Amino acid sequence: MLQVEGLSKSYGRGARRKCVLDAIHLTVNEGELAGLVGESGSGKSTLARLLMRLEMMDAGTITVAEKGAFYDTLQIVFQNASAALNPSWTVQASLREPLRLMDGNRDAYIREMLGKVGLNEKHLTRLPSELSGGERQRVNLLRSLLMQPKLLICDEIVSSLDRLIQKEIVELLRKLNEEMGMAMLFISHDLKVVQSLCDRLYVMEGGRIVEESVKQDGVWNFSHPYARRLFE
Ligand SMILES: Nc1ncnc2c1ncn2[C@@H]1O[C@H](COP(=O)(O)OP(=O)(O)OP(=O)(O)O)[C@@H](O)[C@H]1O
Repeated sequence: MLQVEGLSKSYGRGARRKCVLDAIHLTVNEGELAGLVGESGSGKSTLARLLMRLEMMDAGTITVAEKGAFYDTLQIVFQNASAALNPSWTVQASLREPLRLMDGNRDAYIREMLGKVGLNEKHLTRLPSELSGGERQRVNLLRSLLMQPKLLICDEIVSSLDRLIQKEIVELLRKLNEEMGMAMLFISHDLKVVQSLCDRLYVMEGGRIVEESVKQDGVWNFSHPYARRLFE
């Protein structure tokens, strides 16, 4: 589904040049729940931005197996749902916007999809300020789901939510993965969440992937000392 090879990125010039991503290799298979963990500053969000073509890479290749329009295949959800939603638009307006090129009845499709993220029609007329943090993140998530992507990149999407709401959103992602067969790259510094949700896990340290592990019979095995320390 997604194959990343030798991806590198630096910022700055001359003596101020800083390598943020160093020869990243990463695969997400069709329908797979893959996780990417690493401490703050390790390069996770930069990688997400490069995957979404929001920035240019210096070297490497990103291959998306699916044919068709790029942004129909890949979608991203960012952590800050409040910033992602226009504060003066109702939920309905925010949800209509990504569908502006869609033929057919957009509102009927929106109503049909609302239930998938645990929202209902009464949310449609509200402004973002009239929603809870969890509801805002559900709207944000639904905006990306409307395109029915094959791969959803989730960048720290539960980090600012309290534990209970986090759990609800993670369960929702699991359900969406089962129902829609959508693969995910779930980026987080929350090791517990990633370990419980994902089947494949990448660990980043200082711009490099230092560990790749696949859950076997519910158990993770880590060989790199940094990954072992993280998951101890
Ligand atoms: N546009 C930029 N210009 C210069 N440096 C940048 C830029 N964007 C990111 N960086 C640097 O790249 C490094 C990686 O940042 P990035 O946001 O990708 O890390 P992260 O792992 O997502 O961190 P966090 O978990 O805190 O969001 C950091 O040292 C950051 O300061």
